[in-house]
Amino acid sequence: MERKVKVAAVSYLNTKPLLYGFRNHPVMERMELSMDYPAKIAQQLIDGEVDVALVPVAIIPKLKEYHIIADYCIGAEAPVASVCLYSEVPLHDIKRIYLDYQSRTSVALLKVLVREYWKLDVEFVATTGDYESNIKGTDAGLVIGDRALKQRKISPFIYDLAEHWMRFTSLPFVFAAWIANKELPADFVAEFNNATGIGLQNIPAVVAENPYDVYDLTTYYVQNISYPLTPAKRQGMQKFLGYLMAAQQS
Ligand SMILES: C=C(O[C@@H]1C=C(C(=O)O)C=C[C@H]1O)C(=O)O
Repeated sequence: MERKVKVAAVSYLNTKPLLYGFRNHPVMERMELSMDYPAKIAQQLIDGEVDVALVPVAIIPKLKEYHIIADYCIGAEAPVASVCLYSEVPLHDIKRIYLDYQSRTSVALLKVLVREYWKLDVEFVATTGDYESNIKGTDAGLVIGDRALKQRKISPFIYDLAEHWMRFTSLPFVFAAWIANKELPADFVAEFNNATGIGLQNIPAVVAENPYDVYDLTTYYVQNISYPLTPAKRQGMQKFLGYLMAAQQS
């Protein structure tokens, strides 16, 4: 490929460790990097506006061709802290759930848990802009990313979707992975994989350059998010995609 590889990444704090190593890395000469919220970059990868993106895994079935190109992901094998159902009332009293327009995977995961695990009878409400102030009474809301870390201080009832997925399936979960919509040169993929792994060896430096007083980022990067794309995470991902496929057919 002569032209630069177009890469899109999630603009949340959880992605900082995966981007830290790109600065001054030789692979930057071969790529250009843009950032946006997950649902946006998902559409860019589907439309072919970018070649690689840290996309929500829930959109894999929408890609004509997909290649997971790195050994790291946005995953969890413990409560993830930033993908939660927030409510003023307990789970079984919730009547409506506002869905986060920035998300694809977590919206799909919420629907799997509501139907298959919690077995709730609720109405889902799509959103297009700020909606967190609608989380009141029996109206709950799914919130992801940095806004979800803020919402932890507001809502009395917090249901962590990674934690409940693990209770349900005994498997870890993958929210997003580095996925290409075409085959890329093997030497580019190797360099890219190297760059995205560097920050994980340098978490104290990543935390130091991202001052944040809403939530402890060391805890977030070390205990909540789990970055290595392990065989168990791939198994969790396949199980999740199986639920999405089954839902499409019913
Ligand atoms: C853990 C998170 O994972 C995110 C959740 C995504 C989704 O729901 O589609 C996509 C990308 C990830 O950044 C988070 O952002 O809080």
